[in-house]
Amino acid sequence: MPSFKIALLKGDGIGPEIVESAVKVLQKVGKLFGYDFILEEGLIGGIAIDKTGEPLPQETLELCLSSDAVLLGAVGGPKWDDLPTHKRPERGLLGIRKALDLYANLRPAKVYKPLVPSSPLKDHVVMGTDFIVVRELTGDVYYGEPRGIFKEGERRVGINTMRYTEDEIRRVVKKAFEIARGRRKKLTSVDKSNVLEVSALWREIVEEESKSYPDVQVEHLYVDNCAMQMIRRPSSFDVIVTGNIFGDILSDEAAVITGSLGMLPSASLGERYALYEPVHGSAPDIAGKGVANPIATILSASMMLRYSFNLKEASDAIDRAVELALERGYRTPDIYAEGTKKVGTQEMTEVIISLLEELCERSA
Ligand SMILES: NC(=O)c1ccc[n+]([C@@H]2O[C@H](COP(=O)([O-])OP(=O)(O)OC[C@H]3O[C@@H](n4cnc5c(N)ncnc54)[C@H](O)[C@@H]3O)[C@@H](O)[C@H]2O)c1
Ligand SMILES: CC(C)[C@H](C(=O)O)[C@@H](O)C(=O)O
Ligand SMILES: [Mg+2]
Repeated sequence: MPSFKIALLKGDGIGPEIVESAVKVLQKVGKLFGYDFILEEGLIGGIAIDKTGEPLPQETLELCLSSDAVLLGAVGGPKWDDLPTHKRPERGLLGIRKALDLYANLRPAKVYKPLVPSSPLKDHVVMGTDFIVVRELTGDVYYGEPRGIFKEGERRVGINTMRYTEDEIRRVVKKAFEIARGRRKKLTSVDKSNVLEVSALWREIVEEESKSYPDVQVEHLYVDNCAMQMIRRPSSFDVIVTGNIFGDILSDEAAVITGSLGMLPSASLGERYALYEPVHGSAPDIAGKGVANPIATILSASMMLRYSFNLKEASDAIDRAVELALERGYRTPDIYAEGTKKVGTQEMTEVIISLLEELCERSA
C-alpha cells in the first residue's frame, strides 16, 4: 500500500478543530482508495511558545523536513498579542515558510454555485469566478533587512524593507505562467510600479518571462486598481501573480467574493517541500465553539493529495464531496443563508465523509 508521511501542525485557536476534520477526511480517503497516511504532530505558534518557549521548535522543523508534506491549521491569538514581533506565534509560520523555501503560495478562489447568495456581491458579478492567486511567500517586506524599531535621536522609528532579487521574482513568475498555461491562459501581474522600484523590477521580469509564454495573455495592474477590479469583475481573472504583502491582502479580499474566508485553501510550494494550510487565521472569536468552517482545511488536504502525492482521483473525490455537501444545503454559520441547514464543524465533516463514501460506491 503506498504510504505518505504528513506532518500535522495544528497550531492555535480553531487550528486543532479544523485539522482534526481534515485528518478524518484523509483517513477515510486512505481507506477508500488504499493509501496509508502516517500522521505525526508537531508544535507551532502560540502553543509551541507556551510549551517550549519558541514559536517554531527545532523538533518541529526536523519533523517537517523528514515528512512528505505538511498540513497546518493556524497560528496566533490574543494571548500572545503583546509579545514583540520577533517572538510572536506568527514568526513560527514565517520561519517554516522560509526554512522549507516555500516560495509559491497558491490560493485558489472559486465561487461554488450554491454559495453565490453568500457572497456580498451581486449574483451576476460573482457567477463563474474561478481564479488563483499565486503569492510570492519567502521575500518582500516580510523578510527584508534592515527591519526593527530603532532610535533616531530622541524618537523611535519603525523600519521594514521591501526587497526582491530578480531570481526570487523570476521563479515565482515562471511558476505562475506554468499554472496559467494549464488553465485559461491569462496572467494578471500585480505591482505598484508607479511608485516602487521593487515593483518596477517585478514588472520588467514579468515582461521578460512573457516572451517564453507567447500563448499566455499578460495584464499588468497596480495593486490599488486590482483591489477594485477584483470586486468589479472577479470572473475575468484567471491567474494573479504578486508579491508577498500584496498577495496577503488580495487573497483575503478574494475570500469575501467566494462567500467566506472559511472556504479558501492554499498550497505553499518550493522545489523540494510543500505545506498546505487554509488562507484564514486562528479565528479566536469562534475557537472552541465547534462552528468553524472546516472546508478550507479539507480542501487544503485535497491540494496536498494533488500537488505532493499526485493522487488526482482522491483529490477530485474530496473536491466533489465538498461541492455536494454545499449542493445539499449544508452550511456552517459563516456561509449560512435562509433555507439551508446550519451545521457545526463536526457535522459538516461527517457529511463530507459520508458523501465521499457515496461517491466511491457510485463509481465502483
Ligand atoms: N495562516 C495563519 O496561521 C494565519 C492567517 C491569518 C491570521 N492569522 C492569525 O490569526 C489571528 C486572528 O486573525 P484575524 O482575526 O485577523 O483573521 P482570521 O482569519 O483568524 O479571522 C477573520 C474572521 O474570519 C472568521 N473566520 C476565519 N476562519 C474561519 C473559518 N474557518 N470558519 C468560520 N469563520 C472563520 C473569523 O471568525 C473572523 O471573524 C491573529 O493572531 C493572526 O495573526 C494566522
Ligand atoms: C499570520 C500571517 C503571518 C500570515 C501572513 O501574513 O502571511 C497570514 O495572514 C496568511 O495570510 O497566511
Ligand atoms: Mg493573510
